[in-house]
Amino acid sequence: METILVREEPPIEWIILNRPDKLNSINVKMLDEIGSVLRQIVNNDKIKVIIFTGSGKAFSAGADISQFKELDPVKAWEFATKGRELMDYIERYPKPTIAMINGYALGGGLELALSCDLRIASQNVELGLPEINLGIYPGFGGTQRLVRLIGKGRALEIIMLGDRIKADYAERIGLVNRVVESSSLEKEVRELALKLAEKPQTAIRLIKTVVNYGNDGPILSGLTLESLGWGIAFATEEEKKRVDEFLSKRSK
Ligand SMILES: CCCCC/C=C/C(=O)SCCNC(=O)CCNC(=O)[C@H](O)C(C)(C)COP(=O)(O)OP(=O)(O)OC[C@H]1O[C@@H](n2cnc3c(N)ncnc32)[C@H](O)[C@@H]1OP(=O)(O)O
Repeated sequence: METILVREEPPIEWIILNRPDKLNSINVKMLDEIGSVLRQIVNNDKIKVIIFTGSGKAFSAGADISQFKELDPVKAWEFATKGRELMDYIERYPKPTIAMINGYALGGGLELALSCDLRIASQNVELGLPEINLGIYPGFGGTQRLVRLIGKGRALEIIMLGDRIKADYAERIGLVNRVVESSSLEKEVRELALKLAEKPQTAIRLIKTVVNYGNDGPILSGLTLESLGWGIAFATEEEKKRVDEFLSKRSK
């Protein structure tokens, strides 16, 4: 791999964006390499949680602006689509994903974090969607995911002004799940990942499916999907085992 480091530490797979001299800006090669690793491990039952982070002082400063000069409108559309489709894949990935935000998460870098299930940031980070300052706007799904995550008013403020925001404000508006001290970021994220890895994996997968596919249409469709998934959970050994354990403790 040229642009990422992969650390297999079952049940965790670390995907580390690794262009630190360019603040881990995202080029086509990086999109390909991330997609390829995710496809390789999708059926590996030993890997239960994916953590994305960055080398050096950034999570990622966004799409690689140096590639923009080569883009005509069709190529720009293709680049945006390629990135956006990877983010869609990450959002719907059957294993839980965490963005461990260790520094700047800007533009396409923040959009990668938005496609993850959980975002944990260190105190010193700055987040934002500064594309407006280049005369463009987020193209890896940010216009849609940010609105759904924090609401239209705050999302429009972030997208239209392009300002960088600090970790405490990001936590207050729900853009990140939690802010932790920089020195304990990795430890806390690892603990969170291990906790997720101990949960029944089919139920986790059902939750992701119901939440991701159920929230974009009419509420009755989402509710129906919830009921269907709820039924499927009863086909799993984990459900039987955990319910039996609970009931046998109570009956003693
Ligand atoms: C085509 C589909 C696109 C889909 C949608 C996505 C769009 C985007 O993401 S557009 C990019 C949005 N991001 C930005 O506008 C941030 C740009 N970077 C910065 O503003 C600053 O680098 C900084 C505030 C994040 C950090 O400043 P500083 O600490 O002063 O570090 P440097 O500016 O010196 O950066 C070090 C090194 O990294 C290169 N670099 C930084 N960001 C990018 C980037 N997004 N693309 C390419 N290269 C980047 C920077 O040029 C420096 O490299 P050298 O000049 O070779 O030292």
